[in-house]
Amino acid sequence: MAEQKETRKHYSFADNWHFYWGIVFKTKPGLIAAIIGIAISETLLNVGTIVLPTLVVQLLTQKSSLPYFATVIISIVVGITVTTVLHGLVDIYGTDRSTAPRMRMANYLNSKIMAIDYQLLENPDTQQLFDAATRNGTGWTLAGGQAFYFGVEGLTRDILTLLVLLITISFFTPLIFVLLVFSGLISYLMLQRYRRWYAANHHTRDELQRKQKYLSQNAYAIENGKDVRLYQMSAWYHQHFEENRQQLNHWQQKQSTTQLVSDLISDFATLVRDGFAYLYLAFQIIAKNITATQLTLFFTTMSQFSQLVSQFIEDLNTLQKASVDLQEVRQFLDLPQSDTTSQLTTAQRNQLKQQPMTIQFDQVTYCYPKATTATIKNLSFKIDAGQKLALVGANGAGKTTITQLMMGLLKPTSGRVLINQVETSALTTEEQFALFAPVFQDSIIMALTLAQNISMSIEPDEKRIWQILKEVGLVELVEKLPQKLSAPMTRYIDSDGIEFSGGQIQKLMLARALYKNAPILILDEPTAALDPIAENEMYRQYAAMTFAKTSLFISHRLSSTRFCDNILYLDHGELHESGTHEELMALHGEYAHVYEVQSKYYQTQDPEQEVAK
Ligand SMILES: Nc1ncnc2c1ncn2[C@@H]1O[C@H](COP(=O)(O)OP(=O)(O)OP(=O)(O)O)[C@@H](O)[C@H]1O
Repeated sequence: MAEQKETRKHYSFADNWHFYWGIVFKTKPGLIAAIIGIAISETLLNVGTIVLPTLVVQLLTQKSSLPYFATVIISIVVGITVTTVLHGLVDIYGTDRSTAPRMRMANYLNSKIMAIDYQLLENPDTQQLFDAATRNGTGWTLAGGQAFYFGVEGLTRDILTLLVLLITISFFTPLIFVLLVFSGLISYLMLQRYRRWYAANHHTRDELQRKQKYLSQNAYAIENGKDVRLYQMSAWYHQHFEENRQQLNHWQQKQSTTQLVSDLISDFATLVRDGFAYLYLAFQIIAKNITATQLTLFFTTMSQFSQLVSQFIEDLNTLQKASVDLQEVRQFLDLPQSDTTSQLTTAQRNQLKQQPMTIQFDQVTYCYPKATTATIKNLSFKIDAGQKLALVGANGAGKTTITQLMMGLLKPTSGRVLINQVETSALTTEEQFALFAPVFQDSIIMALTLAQNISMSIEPDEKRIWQILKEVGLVELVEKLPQKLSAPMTRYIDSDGIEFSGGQIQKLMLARALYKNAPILILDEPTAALDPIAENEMYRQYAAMTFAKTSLFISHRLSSTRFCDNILYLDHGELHESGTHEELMALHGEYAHVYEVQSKYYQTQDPEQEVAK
């Protein structure tokens, strides 16, 4: 997975073109008509601004009658007005609808991030790519997913108008035509020069912007508010923010310089072109080869042409940048997603129906992406059907990692995990997840109703929920809530949402796990935030909760795991001791030592005395 960056596919402009229009056809095919409508109406308007002054001069020099003069001019003005209104309407239609493909891409990205394996999600490279794809590809109006439309729309108009202008100018002298094409080519090459620089360097800016976003989001995040203030971290934030800002400024200066050099060269080519054009004009006037009407036509056409060349380059720039931005969207969409095709045979399927279940780790090793050493090392153990297993060990021993390997959130780097003797590699992640009801230390409360937070479904079974609330000791609290089970939770969406304390959240998470009623229960420090009475109550009920279920229990308080059928004592991802509480105590090893230290600590009930010893 560390090689993820190198293996990302490069998408050419043609690939991205195909991808974008594929989405347009699925979402708003009317955008194509909008582009054609805008191109035609704007070309007509551009031509109108050339024709109108030329015609006025011609009619005046021909000394046309006033009614004729008025009729022609009014007809043209009406024509321009009608075209302007039509153009405005098509433009509004196009700009409004052009959001749809971008939104569709944003949906693709969101669906994808939920469909990829947890292991891939955890990889920092994935997080960075998602960040870049959402910011540059779909995050705002000028992100690639929408800018692609603006670029194509602008270029279609530019090309159509430029063709009309080039034909008009070439009537004067084909040499000017050649010069115009030449200066256009120089401008294009200069744009390419800038684009190459941007493609090679925009990742640096993305990383700086990502850091800046992290810093600013952290500065105002409510959950950080206490620490930031109490630990006086504002100076740290300021310093990092300032350093990052300077680096961003430096990047932007480099970008401006690169763009400036390209612009200067391009402007010089334009100067040569215009100089020649006006010199040609001067000679023609001196030689009296040109009429007043032709002079006006030449002037207006040339000035329109200059403006349009700049516009053309700008639109080309928009389109190419949009393609670079779409690259990240596509690379993110390319990430492999969880396998949804089950490899299970009928026999294995039947095996998995047997309950209670057995779990076996067979020489499992796991190394986190980018980590230099393995977190779990060649670990083998078995949980028998209906057994309650405890995982104990110091912080960082690998307990949570083991539960994640068991549930299929992480895949072993080597070795096998077997459930009812079926290798988990044969199961889809969904099949594997369905077997477990976990209670994590850091589970999340969603901005849903209380009942939905327990059932994790849109239509909860309220009768069952009340029963479970009684089991976990939350029934009194919920009965007092005005909206009871329908109470909205968190204040992210509903400002009247209810907030639970740490201990209440833990009980709620237990209720969630019990509602799922999966064959294997995993409790990762489920009592850490409970008061002693609630903790005692929970242990009393624990036997009932885990009845006829295989269960895994993680706790730092060894006295709370005594009731388990088997205890694994881990250190640095390796199994050091295993057995029942009595067996481990008789061993007088690491477990017994930690247990004795802990029991002395709890018995004296005077931590200060213990620490002073
Ligand atoms: N996402 C991750 N990426 C890289 N390393 C990780 C990741 N998660 C955990 N680790 C590392 O793996 C080791 C084991 O972590 P784990 O959370 O499994 O330990 P634990 O025994 O559950 O600890 P605790 O008792 O503190 O909860 C730690 O050294 C930790 O630094």
